[in-house]
Amino acid sequence: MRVGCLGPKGTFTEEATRRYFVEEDVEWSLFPSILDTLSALAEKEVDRVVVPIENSIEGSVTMTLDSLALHEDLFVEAEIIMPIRQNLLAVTGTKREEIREIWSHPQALAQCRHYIHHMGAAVKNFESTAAAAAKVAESGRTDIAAIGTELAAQNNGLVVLHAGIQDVPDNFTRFIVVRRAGKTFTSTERTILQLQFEFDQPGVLASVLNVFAGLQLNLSHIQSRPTRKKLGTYQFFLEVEAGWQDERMQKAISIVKTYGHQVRVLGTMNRHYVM
Ligand SMILES: O=C(O)C(=O)C[C@]1(C(=O)O)C=C[C@@H](O)C=C1
Repeated sequence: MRVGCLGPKGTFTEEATRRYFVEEDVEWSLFPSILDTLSALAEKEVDRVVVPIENSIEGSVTMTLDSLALHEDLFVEAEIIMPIRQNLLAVTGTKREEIREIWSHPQALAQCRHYIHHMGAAVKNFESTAAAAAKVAESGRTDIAAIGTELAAQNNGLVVLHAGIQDVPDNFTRFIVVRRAGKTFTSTERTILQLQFEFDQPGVLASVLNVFAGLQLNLSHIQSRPTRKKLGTYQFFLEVEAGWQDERMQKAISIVKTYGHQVRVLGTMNRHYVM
């Protein structure tokens, strides 16, 4: 199987992906951004991709939600939860008190926001933590540092100046495994839905949420995102604790559709913990 994820070597996503796909016959591809990763799947360059969707400190990875919504041909088939330990990485000889700028992926920077604030350092965004680590190594500078994995330090000849720098010790990221749509799906634990309202009136969101509540369907996540069509208009991403084939889920979807709203099933997934 051809599996793709965010690169270069040493990203958190790569760690999660390698711990999940343990079969011997995997052909790996690393892509420079989350958008490139999902596009490569849509273009049939790979058969599965893994992308981050939510972090326990910083919340939703909105880039993933927005691009899933745009790719109508993709389907989520599993989720992976992995603990995230952020590390301060630098060129040998760097002193912490001399660091003026920290480079990393925006999610990683946000997970260490207070730590960075205390250091009084500026930040610079990169497409991945590993890309930032590679750039710090390439620069040879001792007034900058990257935030990323221990593996990225090893791969780039950097040292770990400080380990476990995330603002909350228990830090987890949820990743999703995505494939192209059109096969049979057997996951039974939860379903991810995209919901768009066709009209705006008081209580419209409450009426939809009541459908799930009435059928004893628990929601584990809800996220609003702009429709991108008009300021102040939103679509919703819902995660519901039942598989797509569950009778209650089928019923909920059809009731919401009869209300006149658009519901798209983005995937149905079981949860896997990798440590
Ligand atoms: O940049 C990386 O190393 C990634 O794998 C991306 C990412 C993310 O976007 O959430 C993955 C896990 C961590 O939460 C930090 C960054």
